[in-house]
Amino acid sequence: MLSEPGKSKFQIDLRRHLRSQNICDKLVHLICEIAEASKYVINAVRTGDLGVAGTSNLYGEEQLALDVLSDRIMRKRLIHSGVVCNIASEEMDEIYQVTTDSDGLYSVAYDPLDGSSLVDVNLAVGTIVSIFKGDNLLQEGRKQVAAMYILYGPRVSLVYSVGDGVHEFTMNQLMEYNLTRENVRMQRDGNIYSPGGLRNKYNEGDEKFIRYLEAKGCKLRYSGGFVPDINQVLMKGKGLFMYPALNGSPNGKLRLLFELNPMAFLIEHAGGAATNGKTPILDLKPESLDQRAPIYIGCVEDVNRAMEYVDKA
Ligand SMILES: O=P(O)(O)OC[C@H]1O[C@](O)(COP(=O)(O)O)[C@@H](O)[C@@H]1O
Ligand SMILES: [Mg+2]
Ligand SMILES: [Mg+2]
Repeated sequence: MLSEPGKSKFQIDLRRHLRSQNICDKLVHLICEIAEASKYVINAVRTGDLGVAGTSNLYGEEQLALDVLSDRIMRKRLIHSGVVCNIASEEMDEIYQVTTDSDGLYSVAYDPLDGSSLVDVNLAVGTIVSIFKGDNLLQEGRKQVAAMYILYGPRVSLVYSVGDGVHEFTMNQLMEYNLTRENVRMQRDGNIYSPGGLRNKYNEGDEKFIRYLEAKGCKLRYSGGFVPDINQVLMKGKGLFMYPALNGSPNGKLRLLFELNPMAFLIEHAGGAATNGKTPILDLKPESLDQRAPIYIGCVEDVNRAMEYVDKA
């Protein structure tokens, strides 16, 4: 039977869904503005210059023209949103202060184009966003009021949580985001694994953990893009992503503010877990914008098992 027009869940757009979430209008507006910005980012990804920008970011990594352009798209949109006081980005050296009056406003940390080095080989990439109330960006991830990512793959999807479930939207031919999955939930145990970092730089505990996962029959699923790799774990509902401490890189590679906190928020709200091996990612108190941390994120039982192995190392 055909569903009544406007009643089908496939016709629920992002704004309408956000309005049903019992959050303030400014936060609805902010998330919709980020969704708008993503339309320009996907356009840049599809047709933009694939070359280098000739500059480097605060991690000393060479920036691509697409990193710089995506960052500018996001920043401009946030500045003009009227609801943001502070902005931090993986591609900016310091916090951009939009206004000193933070009353009723939000602060946003984002990775404008995660996995940008995969665009030239036409693999999926994404934008990751973390939102706090007020002006403080150096808070525990548990204090985020919202987190989201946009995945630029064969389809464009947007996944968000404001602390009440995790919801997926897919971009249609009119570039509108429509609800495709509501209240995404993860199982307790997984059957895929996504391990980042050079394995010959793994410590003994992580090496043993990988062997445990392989013996358990987990399939390797690693694209090198954090957004598609996490999206697979989340949407299949069964799996684990890890980027551990490496020999010579005790904090791994991924960034707490721009990558780990928002993903940990989403995965926890879908019933999964995320740890650095000892402490839940969302309980880490950031000390600097560029802080990194090892991560094990996904199904609760896999994450708990990782902690047993890592502790033994
Ligand atoms: O190349 P590696 O060491 O596997 O690292 C892959 C990780 O690095 C990243 O590309 C880092 O993100 P950026 O592209 O934003 O620098 C993640 O997307 C991914 O999970
Ligand atoms: Mg990144
Ligand atoms: Mg990036």
